[in-house]
Amino acid sequence: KMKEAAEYNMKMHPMWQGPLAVPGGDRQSPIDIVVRKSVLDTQLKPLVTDYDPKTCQQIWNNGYSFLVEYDDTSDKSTLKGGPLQDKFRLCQFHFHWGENNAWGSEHTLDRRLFPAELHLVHWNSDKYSLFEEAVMEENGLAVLGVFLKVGKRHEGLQKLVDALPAIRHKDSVVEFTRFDPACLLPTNTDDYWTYHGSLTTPPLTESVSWIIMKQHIEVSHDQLAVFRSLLFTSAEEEVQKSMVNNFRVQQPLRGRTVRSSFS
Ligand SMILES: Cc1ccn(O)c(=O)c1
Ligand SMILES: [Zn+2]
Repeated sequence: KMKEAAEYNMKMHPMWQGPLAVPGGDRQSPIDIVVRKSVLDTQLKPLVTDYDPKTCQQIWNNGYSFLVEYDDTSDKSTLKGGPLQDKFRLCQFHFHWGENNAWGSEHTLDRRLFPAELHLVHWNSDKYSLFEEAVMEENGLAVLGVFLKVGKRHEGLQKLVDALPAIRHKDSVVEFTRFDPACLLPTNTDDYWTYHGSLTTPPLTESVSWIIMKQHIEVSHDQLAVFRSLLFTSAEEEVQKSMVNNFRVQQPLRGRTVRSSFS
């Protein structure tokens, strides 16, 4: 079923038809994390997030997911520590999800699928001055990934869920302020896996230090159902398509090592 959904996506949605793998790309994302093959790295530090809710600006439907965008013109919302040598600025977060609760995440743990996955996207502000610049560089981006499971309602997420009906169609945008993305992180952020990979949407550049949390967060069935009420299509198009299964097919590991911060 999930394979059919992914194949249907390839056929129907131009973006997902994007190059399966970047020609010569040997560090593409997402991947399956084989937990017993991950290597403990005792040099890995705890993650340090310092997010200022006042930098939250807007939420918009870009036709692939919905993005909550932050003012990244100064170092107000940052990520450092973990596997990172530099300081990274938060620019946006978004999710990937399925048409049902059986699948939807981009990464998997020993092939285990989650119904959705949160990505908090940061760029290296010690080395670059714009996201657009950093996205082309090997050490340019750091994406924090958090798995979602269906369970109790996530109170912090509700403010975001309530804004979604206003951005149902592709290219719609509404003001969205004073949202602290830290409320979406699991209580334990010390346990994670990390590997070098790529964006999972075009331009698929291999510029990402991925940091995947071991602990998931819980959202309610109804909250996830509102994600699925979004549309890939703009208001003008006659045929409306539900925004679901907006995940990329998994990519070969190509000899990469996934490191863990815990044993
Ligand atoms: C920059 C970027 C774009 C798309 N996705 O899925 C990501 O996770 C990060
Ligand atoms: Zn993503």
